[in-house]
Amino acid sequence: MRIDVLTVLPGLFDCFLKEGVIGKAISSGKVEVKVHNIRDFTTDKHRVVDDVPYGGGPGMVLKPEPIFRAYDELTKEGEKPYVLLTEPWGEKFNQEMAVELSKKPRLMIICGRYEGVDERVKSLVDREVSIGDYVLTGGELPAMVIMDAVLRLIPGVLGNLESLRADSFSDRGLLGYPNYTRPAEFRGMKVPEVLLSGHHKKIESWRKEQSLRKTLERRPEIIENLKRKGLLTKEELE
Ligand SMILES: N#Cc1c(-c2ccc3ccn(Cc4ccc(CN5CCCCC5)cc4)c3c2)n[nH]c1N
Repeated sequence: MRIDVLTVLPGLFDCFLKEGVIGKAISSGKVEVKVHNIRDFTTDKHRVVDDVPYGGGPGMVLKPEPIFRAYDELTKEGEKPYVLLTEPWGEKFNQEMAVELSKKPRLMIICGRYEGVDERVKSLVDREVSIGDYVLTGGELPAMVIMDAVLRLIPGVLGNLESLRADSFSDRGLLGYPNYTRPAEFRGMKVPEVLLSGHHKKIESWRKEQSLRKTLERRPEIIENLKRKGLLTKEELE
């Protein structure tokens, strides 16, 4: 997969693209992520990317020309990207969307800033996406959240963890099971016996039950959604 990111703050992505699982996936060539400074696609001396909103109102708006120039330049060759725009009021990002996006060969993520992008930029966009009902200062952190959730699903990115983690649990959006590591007792708090038993079938069913119970308690709508889609097995429903 290739992802092109358009932003006026490219430096925000430096650590994200160097560290951890994502950093390794990029350095090993499993995925390609290119961050482009929208300012590099301006034509005036002052490299202006924003302007005051028509009709008045607070703040500044990202101009359409530099973004369109970037899009035209970056799509001259190769497959056309599936274009996302991060927006406070976009379609809510979730695991289902992450799975769908992970199957695209090429993505482009346009990161808004200030009061957002000129409305005409949306003629380039396939999906406006929000990562939640809270207001951030720009679209760069949402872009990193989306890339993290999507890239971890690319085969080979999670490495040997993939086979272990490839259960359909987290990819169905179910909440995780409790994790423990040594010591077996810490300040009077003991690790559940089943996890010390070495009985893999029992451990697996305990973990499934814990995950379903936690999801039912905290996010019942996820269970309802999976039931409606027939994505819960008979024993999981019991
Ligand atoms: N994804 C995602 C996001 C974002 C997000 C994404 C992209 C941009 C680009 C700019 N901002 C900042 C901003 C914040 C509020 C408002 C609304 N105005 C406020 C003042 C009165 C008028 C209306 C506009 C612009 C962004 C925020 N926030 N939260 C998410 N889940």
